[in-house]
Amino acid sequence: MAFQGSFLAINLLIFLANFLAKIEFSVSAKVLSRTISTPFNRTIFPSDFLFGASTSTYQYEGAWNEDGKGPSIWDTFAHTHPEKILDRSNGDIALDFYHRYKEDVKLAKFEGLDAFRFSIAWTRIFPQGKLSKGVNQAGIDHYNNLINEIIALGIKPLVTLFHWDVPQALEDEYLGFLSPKIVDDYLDFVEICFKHFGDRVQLWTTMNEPWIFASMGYDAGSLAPGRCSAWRNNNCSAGNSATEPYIVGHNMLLAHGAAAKLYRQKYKPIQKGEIGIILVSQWFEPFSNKQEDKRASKRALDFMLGWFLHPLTYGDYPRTMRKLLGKRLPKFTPKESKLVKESFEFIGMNYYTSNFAAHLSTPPNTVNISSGTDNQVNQTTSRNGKLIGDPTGVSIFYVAPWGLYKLLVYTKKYYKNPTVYVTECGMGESDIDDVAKGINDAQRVDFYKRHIKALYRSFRDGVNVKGFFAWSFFDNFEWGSGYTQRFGINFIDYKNNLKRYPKRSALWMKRFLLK
Ligand SMILES: N=C(Cc1ccccc1)N[C@@H]1O[C@H](CO[C@@H]2OC[C@@H](O)[C@H](O)[C@H]2O)[C@@H](O)[C@H](O)[C@H]1O
Repeated sequence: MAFQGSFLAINLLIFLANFLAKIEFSVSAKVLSRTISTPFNRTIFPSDFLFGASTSTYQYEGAWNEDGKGPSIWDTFAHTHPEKILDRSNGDIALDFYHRYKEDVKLAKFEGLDAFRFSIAWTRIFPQGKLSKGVNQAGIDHYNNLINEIIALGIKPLVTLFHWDVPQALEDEYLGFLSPKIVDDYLDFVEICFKHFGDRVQLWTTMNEPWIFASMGYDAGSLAPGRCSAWRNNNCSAGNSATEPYIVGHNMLLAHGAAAKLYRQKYKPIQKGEIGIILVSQWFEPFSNKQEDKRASKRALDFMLGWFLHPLTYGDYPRTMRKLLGKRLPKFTPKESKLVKESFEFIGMNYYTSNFAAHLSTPPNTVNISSGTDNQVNQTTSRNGKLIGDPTGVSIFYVAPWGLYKLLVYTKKYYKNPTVYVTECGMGESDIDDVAKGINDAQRVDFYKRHIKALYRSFRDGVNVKGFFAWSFFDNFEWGSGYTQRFGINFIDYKNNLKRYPKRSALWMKRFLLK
């Protein structure tokens, strides 16, 4: 297969990487000596700390309509709105992970990963979205085979049950997560997964980044299902940017709570696994020492992290959201609050970048209202002419490892120090097609060194962090950016049969993991 074919190239790369790594590690050791007395490798963390890499169905699998799979809203969105994808591409083939997973999991083993995160396509299991419309055995077989390959190599699977690919049939029937009806269909789907895969899967996450799904899918309209208010002029057929994100977020929390309850009552006693949810947040640094900017920072964190973590921890939305949103923010019934509160054993935290947060002096929007401006915060990436961090190939992401530290310590302080896995952390480059250039990702090596050091500092300061997953294992379909952005620690040659090549960062990771 492609990976074996380039094995010679890999060996050359390893020699080069070893040579470079020796330099890098000695530099790191010197730099680290001020903070860590031991060499900078995995042994500074507990032996059961999980280092891994993350993937997701629509961005990796391809085979969009093979072996009985039904359409998801992302199949529909990418086919009907190519103008919303930078290179007008889609995930029909993606990285062909659906067919190449055996080779790919072997590469994960070669690179020393302890764990591998992937998601399950709802419409491979229920092509029409619901149990009553039929279960697709080929879908169950596929994920059994994938899990068996991962386990056989001594790697731990971390499974995400929903990574934005809602069945199109449920979008057609009742507008997907805009309806509370989805909770029952989602529950049937996750139960099939617990039943068929739970004997080998010990780390379950119910969904990925509800904040992004609700904000980008229903406020901005830039991601599936592409709903937004008409005034956004973003070619949305329907939607309300002021209300729908909060309805969707609420139903996602209810679906999560129901799934966690089912797992804990019916499957956990026998299967002994753990269940959590994956959230995303930036760190928001106060633009100044002014109280109003410090309040703006807290408000920004409430509207991005607290929107979900506050109900999950305390049973209701943050006070700031209640106060600013009024009737636009759904209410939890006492039963719903009980279902959602403490409905997790760990939190997956996705971190990419930080922003400055300043109080927004202009009066709140009263005409074109959207969830994106409800927090009344002026978010910037520079202050007095100085960038918040090194720029990357992705215009919205700047390198701010200190922000990961602050976000984790903040979560410890305000949300009862939950068990946390950093389930995504990474950086992207844009418009690189050349293999030699693409695999020599020196900035990504520096990115991971700095973020893992920040992670270690948070661990040393009492944060209950148990793992770190790179986003992403491969370059992949990056949603609205298509294949123009590369986040992988392994390179995909889109011009040559999707050939896989380890990047310098993967080989650095292999050395860091002492494999
Ligand atoms: N980055 C995010 C949040 C996001 C998503 C789209 C646009 C802006 C920001 N989420 C996680 O980050 C990963 C990187 O996301 C990229 O971030 C930069 C964007 O320009 C790009 O479109 C997006 O795919 C996604 O691939 C994962 O599926 C997702 O869990």
